[in-house]
Amino acid sequence: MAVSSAPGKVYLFGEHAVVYGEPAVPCAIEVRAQVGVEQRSDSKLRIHAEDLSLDGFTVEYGGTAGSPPDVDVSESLLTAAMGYVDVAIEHVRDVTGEEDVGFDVTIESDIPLGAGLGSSAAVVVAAIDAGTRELGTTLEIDELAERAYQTESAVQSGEASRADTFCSATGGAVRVEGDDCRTLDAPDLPIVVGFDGGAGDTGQLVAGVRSLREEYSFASDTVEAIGDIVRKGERALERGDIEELGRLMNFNHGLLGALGVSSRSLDSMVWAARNAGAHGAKLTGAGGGGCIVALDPSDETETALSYTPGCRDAFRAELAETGVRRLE
Ligand SMILES: Nc1ncnc2c1ncn2[C@@H]1O[C@H](COP(=O)(O)OP(=O)(O)OP(=O)(O)O)[C@@H](O)[C@H]1O
Ligand SMILES: C[C@@](O)(CCO)CC(=O)[O-]
Ligand SMILES: [Mg+2]
Repeated sequence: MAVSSAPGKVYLFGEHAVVYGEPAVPCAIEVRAQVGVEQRSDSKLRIHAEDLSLDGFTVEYGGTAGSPPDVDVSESLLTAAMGYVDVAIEHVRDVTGEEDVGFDVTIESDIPLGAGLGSSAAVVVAAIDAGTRELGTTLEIDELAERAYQTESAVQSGEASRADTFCSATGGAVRVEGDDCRTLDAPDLPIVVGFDGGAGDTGQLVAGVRSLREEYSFASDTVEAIGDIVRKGERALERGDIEELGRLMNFNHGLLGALGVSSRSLDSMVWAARNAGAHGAKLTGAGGGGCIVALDPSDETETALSYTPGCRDAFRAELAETGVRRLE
């Protein structure tokens, strides 16, 4: 069996706009998805996801091959849930040329689903890496990131950027603009995450922004303005200027709100963080529900968030210096 893990991420700047060619700066954090892949003697695929919770219930998908999944959810929901893993395994078969090989796949993840912390990218990166290594091929990080991007893009109907997958594969803070992906030197940032317990549908939220852009020229201008914030943000990151980073994150959150991807609970967590003295706060990822990211070296934001109605969990997140980790 081969086992790999890959980290989730927060966006300092640029989600959504990155889908239209603007730059974005995501930053890998130490919450991980771990995937074990073992070759089978037949060509079946068995997926066991320990902590896959969908809309508030937990499913265990697995059991003996050929038997129905041991869960009480509709097949369409299961197909949607396992879509990323299925395409990732197709890439493993494609890279290795072993079209008929079957696998037992075990996923253990600490990353909440659909909450803006990049659970899909982490699962896909770890699955492709472990699957190819199980068959004796170790991919270069760039190829791993590219295959993981192709997977996200296929599952999200072409509506994906390289940001989440590149960041999860390489770790650290990165800058992604179209197919130009690079790592950045980042200072140790005092990242605090607030989680409302909910989720957003990445595909639907991206489609919503797309139709706003088509309808209103000022929505396109808003996307471009986010690009301007990212370019200023990169320079602030280089200088380690946390106050400026915070101001730009606040601005970025306002523009994401204008694009319709924030929510009442995300906004309350953002305001709780700001009122507690955070340098800045914004939603992270696709939005609609899920997580916010704030910068605060003190404990105030974490404490304030833990008393904020609508916030289920608040925690400090360390920057993940390493992306994919090869464990076995
Ligand atoms: N532990 C897991 N086991 C199996 N599949 C998972 C797991 N975690 C995530 N996934 C897959 O990723 C999907 C969620 O991806 P989605 O892009 O909607 O959200 P996200 O990646 O968590 O957030 P964002 O893209 O906004 O950062 C799930 O529906 C499931 O298909
Ligand atoms: C909303 C989005 O920009 C980030 C989701 O984590 C989509 C993408 O980049 O693929
Ligand atoms: Mg995702």
